[in-house]
Amino acid sequence: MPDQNALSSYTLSRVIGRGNTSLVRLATNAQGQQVAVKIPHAETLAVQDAAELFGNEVRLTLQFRHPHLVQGFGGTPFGPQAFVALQYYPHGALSEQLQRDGTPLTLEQTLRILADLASALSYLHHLGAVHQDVKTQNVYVNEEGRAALGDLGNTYFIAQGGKVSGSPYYMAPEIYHGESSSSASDVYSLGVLTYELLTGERPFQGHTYEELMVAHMTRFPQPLSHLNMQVPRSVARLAELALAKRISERPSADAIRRALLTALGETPADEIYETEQKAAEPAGRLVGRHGPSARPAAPAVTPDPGPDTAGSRWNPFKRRK
Ligand SMILES: Nc1ncnc2c1ncn2[C@@H]1O[C@H](COP(=O)(O)OP(=O)(O)OP(=O)(O)O)[C@@H](O)[C@H]1O
Repeated sequence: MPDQNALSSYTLSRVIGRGNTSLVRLATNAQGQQVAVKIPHAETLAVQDAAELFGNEVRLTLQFRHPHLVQGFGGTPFGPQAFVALQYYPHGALSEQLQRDGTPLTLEQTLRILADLASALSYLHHLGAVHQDVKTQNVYVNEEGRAALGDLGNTYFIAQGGKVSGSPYYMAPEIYHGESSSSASDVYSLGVLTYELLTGERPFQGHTYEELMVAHMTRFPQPLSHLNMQVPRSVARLAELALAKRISERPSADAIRRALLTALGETPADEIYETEQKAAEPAGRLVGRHGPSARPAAPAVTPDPGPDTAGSRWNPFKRRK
């Protein structure tokens, strides 16, 4: 992994965010552009699994190129100088933006964000990768209202295997069952996010991991179309299917992208994947943290900080407003 853009070539300024694994600072690169520099906490580097997750995030962020994945400009995946320089989003994560701004997004803004995320997932799935952590905390929206999916720490290539993980509010039933994740698990998480953005409520509620597990595995949320009648039928239907308990009933991310673009009055074109993006696939390198396994152990649960917990330790079951 090249690290010509080593940390010393950035001028660091104020702290703009703090997660469980890293501190994020506003910085200026050698060309005078503002970037967000993510630096792992000392505790992250001290724990092998956490350090590997960070290294995975840096490598994949720099390998992938897609307009709706948070772009990486440079970084060092491992060692005491580990960091990644990212596209800077002044509004922070979508979860924080929604919490801060009193005004909800319009239907059109929401459909555009969702179409962008479906496009990013469609790209990852086309490459044989699974994101595993689609949630509002990992979505960034720019001044033009265009969205990008970030945090590729848990992303892995299916052919190479990876550790199954997810965030309890967004995690698909098969993951609660202890099965492998797949593109369909990302689609499920996108379905949760869609429901949340279009209704203001998450489809599955619970105060503990067990309550959420029961909800995801056995409950059926009120149809999205009953809660928000403005949502075009085709979008509501696909969003509901995305939450199907059975993997085989869920649509692809690309079908969701197409429905959203059609609802926005556009004619969805085929996504063009540059051939060089294929080179994003690692050559014989294990991107996930573990080799494939037929039946993975309990999933690693990704912290789900409520926006109001920024800077404090994670409370996974704190109800987000
Ligand atoms: N590219 C960015 N532009 C602007 N702000 C950012 C960017 N990336 C991260 N942030 C801010 O930093 C905060 C922490 O980032 P992030 O959630 O990625 O950290 P993390 O330590 O990897 O998280 P986790 O708790 O999931 O391990 C975000 O909530 C957001 O406020």
